[in-house]
Amino acid sequence: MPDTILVANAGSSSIKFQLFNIVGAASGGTGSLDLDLKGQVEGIGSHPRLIARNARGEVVADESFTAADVPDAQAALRQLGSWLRARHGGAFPVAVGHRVVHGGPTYDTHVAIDDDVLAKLEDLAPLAPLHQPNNLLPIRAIRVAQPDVLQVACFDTAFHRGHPEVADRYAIPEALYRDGVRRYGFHGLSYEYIAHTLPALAPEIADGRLVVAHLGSGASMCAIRSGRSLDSTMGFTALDGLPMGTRPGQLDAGVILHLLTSMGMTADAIQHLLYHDCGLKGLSGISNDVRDLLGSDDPRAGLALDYFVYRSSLAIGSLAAALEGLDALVFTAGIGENAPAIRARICRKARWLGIELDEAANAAVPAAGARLISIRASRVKVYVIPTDEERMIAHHTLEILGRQRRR
Ligand SMILES: Nc1ncnc2c1ncn2[C@@H]1O[C@H](COP(=O)(O)OP(=O)(O)O)[C@@H](O)[C@H]1O
Ligand SMILES: CC(=O)OP(=O)(O)O
Ligand SMILES: [Mg+2]
Repeated sequence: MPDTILVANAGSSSIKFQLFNIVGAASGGTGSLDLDLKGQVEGIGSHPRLIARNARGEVVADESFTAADVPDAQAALRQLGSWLRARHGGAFPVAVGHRVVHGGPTYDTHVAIDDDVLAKLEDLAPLAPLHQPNNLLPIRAIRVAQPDVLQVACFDTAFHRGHPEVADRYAIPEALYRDGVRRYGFHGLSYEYIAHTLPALAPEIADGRLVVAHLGSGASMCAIRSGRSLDSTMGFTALDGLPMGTRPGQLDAGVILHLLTSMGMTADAIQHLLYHDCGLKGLSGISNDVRDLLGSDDPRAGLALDYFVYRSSLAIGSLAAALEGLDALVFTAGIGENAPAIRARICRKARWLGIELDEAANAAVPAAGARLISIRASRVKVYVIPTDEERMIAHHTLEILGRQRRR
């Protein structure tokens, strides 16, 4: 049996996982990664469904649950844990890589987890309440069950830590910046994966000025130049920027003061509102899921999608300004990969930047994989590239495992 690496990625509406075989390590090198199993519990809290596929893409699990059975990420992690144990019996991976959303000011690179690291990551939980506790839950459980297994934390924030100072700062006193109040940016593993794949996939844009639109349950955009992040729409927390499934995106700080003082809301109630009841769900009053909104003829669903498209088009303009021009736009994540109607509407509003969508290529039901969806004459190329945060995490985990083994 080959050694394996397990990867866990707890997002705001899903828990994604992948299992990789490490092949070729016997010859003394680090080895390479061979996908064995890939799946997710998606639609947590709305239409929960566990789906998993083997390396050939064949479905090996497909189970739907009621929202009452799997109301939150913790319940989803339990379902997933027992399914994985049943499938793999006693065999345990040699390393587990975890997406950890917030690395704070301390972590600008991915790290092996020990007690000290875990304590620091727990301290950051208030800055990512929708994610960090769910990222740390399996880490703690595995440390109890398998204390000798290498666990690696891979941060959403790491890819953005090289931002120029003007993109890293808020216009607040420096002491607060030194305390860690900065624009961190998130979805870095997704952006890093896209940046890594471009030289082989689309060499003509790999060194250019890119806006990558990671549009999922959490949504952000990133300005990338020559493979490096220059700026992103998210900031200190994953609340800022674009509207999301249940988060508002950009919001005047004065609104929070108003809720606290004039409306008498508690900090806990405001936190709940901002992370659970805003965004598409708050605007529509119907659902946080774009599939539901696209299928509804309720005008509130229409307004929520209009707002999403409008704010997305503003963000492209703003990041193009950061890049001083635009060579390509890349769509990725749940909405970016699967909602051609939303892509088309965003591209139409961004035509002034030189974006000319190929409507037929955009609308074609795709075979999975990356594809160009702009017309040949479009000055700005538009791509859909499926993201793979889990592969990026496995890559970093294998690197750290290799370093430990060489010691
Ligand atoms: N076929 C589809 N059409 C439109 N939207 C979709 C489709 N599939 C998924 N989505 C959207 O993508 C979201 C999930 O995106 P994902 O990137 O997996 O989120 P997360 O990682 O934050 O859980 C869903 O909530 C839904 O809004
Ligand atoms: C940071 C974030 O919003 O992540 P996700 O999109 O996976 O919820
Ligand atoms: Mg995600």
